[in-house]
Amino acid sequence: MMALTLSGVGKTYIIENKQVPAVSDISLTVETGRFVTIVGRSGCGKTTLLRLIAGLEPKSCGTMGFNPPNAKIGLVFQEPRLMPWLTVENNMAFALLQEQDHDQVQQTVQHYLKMLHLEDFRKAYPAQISGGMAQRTALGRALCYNPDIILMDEPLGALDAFTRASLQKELVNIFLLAKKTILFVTHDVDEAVLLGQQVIVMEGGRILRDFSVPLTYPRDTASKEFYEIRTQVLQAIMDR
Ligand SMILES: Nc1ncnc2c1ncn2[C@@H]1O[C@H](COP(=O)(O)OP(=O)(O)OP(=O)(O)O)[C@@H](O)[C@H]1O
Repeated sequence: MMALTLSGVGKTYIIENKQVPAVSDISLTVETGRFVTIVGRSGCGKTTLLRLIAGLEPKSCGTMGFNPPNAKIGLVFQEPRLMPWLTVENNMAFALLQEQDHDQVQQTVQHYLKMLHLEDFRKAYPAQISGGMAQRTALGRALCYNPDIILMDEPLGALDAFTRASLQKELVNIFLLAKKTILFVTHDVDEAVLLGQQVIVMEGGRILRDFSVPLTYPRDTASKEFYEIRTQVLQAIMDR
């Protein structure tokens, strides 16, 4: 089953009366429950593509279909964007504030606090936790919303190398447990191949290559198979 189908999608900005194409002719299908990574040089259109899918920007052309048609979309950005006046657990519950069933909300938050190893920090405020914990809270907030698709824009980009490596592992575990469709933008080729079952390489606003990564999780970055795919992805980007 397809979660997302894009056909001929493009976005052109008008800057000082000049047309600036940010993404062009994007055709893409994403299967439900798949972890897809989008990788490419800075400025190749990754963020614009995510913003179009999220509905944060109107597309200039093409068609976009979701399954279910009213798919809920969760977003995680490079910065956690937490509410400083809310605790970790209340930040996670943020999208559920309108829900009437408070016991159900508590259960959902508890479930993801546990999955994200944040139980001991549930009462802490964003200023009292590390960058890695803040980003886990942002991920928890997206998961509590129970989205059909999670869009992640360089969510680990601002973290130190150690925190980043441990969150990459955690993200794979969460993906295996939560079984969500994930689109994850990065400009780190290793990260793209470590996480993605499908790696989409973008260049100049277009999809250059679409790699399938037939490796099981957790992946071994030192293995020959990993190295071979990583090299192919890197070459696709560098050969341009
Ligand atoms: N709001 C905007 N107005 C005008 N041009 C824009 C806007 N947003 C993006 N662009 C242009 O569209 C192109 C793609 O930008 P985008 O941010 O999508 O790339 P990216 O691959 O996500 O880059 P990075 O990895 O640096 O975040 C760039 O040339 C950028 O200058």
